[in-house]
Amino acid sequence: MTETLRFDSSSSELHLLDQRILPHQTAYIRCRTHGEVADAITTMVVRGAPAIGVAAAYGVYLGALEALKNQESISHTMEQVFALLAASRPTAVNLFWAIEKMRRVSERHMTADPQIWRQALLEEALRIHADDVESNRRMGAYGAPLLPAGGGVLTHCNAGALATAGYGTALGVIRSAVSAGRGIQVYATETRPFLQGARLTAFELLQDNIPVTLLCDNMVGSLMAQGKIQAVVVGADRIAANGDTANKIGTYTIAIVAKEHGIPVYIAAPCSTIDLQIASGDQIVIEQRDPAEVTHLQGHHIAAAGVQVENPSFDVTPARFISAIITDKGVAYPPYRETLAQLVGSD
Ligand SMILES: CSC[C@H]1O[C@H](OP(=O)(O)O)[C@H](O)[C@@H]1O
Repeated sequence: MTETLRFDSSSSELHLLDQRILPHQTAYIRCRTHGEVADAITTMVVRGAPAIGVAAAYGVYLGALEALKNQESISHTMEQVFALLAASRPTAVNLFWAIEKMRRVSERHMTADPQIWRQALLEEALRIHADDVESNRRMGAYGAPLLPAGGGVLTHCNAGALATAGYGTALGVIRSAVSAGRGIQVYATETRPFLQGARLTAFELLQDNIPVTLLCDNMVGSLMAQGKIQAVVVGADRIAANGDTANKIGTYTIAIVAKEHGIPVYIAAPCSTIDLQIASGDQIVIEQRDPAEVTHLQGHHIAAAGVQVENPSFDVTPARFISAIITDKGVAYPPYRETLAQLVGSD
């Protein structure tokens, strides 16, 4: 699988796979400043909760290099770096989790030699990067047994290697199930308006020789009614303490229809996506994106000129529609308020 991102320590550049032009073009955007990383997150060059977190960690490091060059106080500059990266997208908690981890390292080493401070930040960013891939493999192993052998499994958006530092969350569970010989048939929704499913999930799975069937978002109910889907597994951007989960727009609809058909809905997300600071999903900020994503398709104006547009990028699925939450530390079942806190607090 093509690398989502890579950091060149010699040139101090973050290379981001430009996900806006996949699958027909493969190109990397080079980021040399924290501002360029923030722009790449906002414009979805890099996207997916864990991938955004890893990119932001490197963005903090690039900001530290800028702080060492300019004359202003390092701590003042770093506060601006943290703030700009935190403002890049509001919903995925991994962004804020990664920035906070980098902030703690910065403050712990700020009084040391500036080169020791810089090196500590680089090592933390590299650790966040490496840990994400290991976390996804553990999640895959926990989740694979939940997927129905020989059954149809629906996924929405892209929660794959392209949404993480590698292997994926929901697609990591699917990859592990396929590797375990469970013979699942994958169904992927196209996921309007950014088309993460049609462009990214289909691309990823076909690259791994995993058969996948693409469907329009409005076909989910029909396929469930036909008995083609036996499980749903999706990623997450922020999970509240009670298990309410923010994920790509359309997840809530899928979960309601799945409930109607008695189909289990699984969330696959690392513990870094669980936000115990919020009690329930109604506290999750939902990103509203540019209406042009809805009215245009790859630059072509497809909607009637002047039409009003709603473009929320996420919705919240209440915990009552979620059968289990697969994490890198184990699987949580209801009551989530207790089981999520136990997992997050465990080693
Ligand atoms: C593995 S988290 C992926 C998660 O992020 C996606 O959103 P976006 O493509 O806008 O960053 C989507 O919600 C996925 O489930």
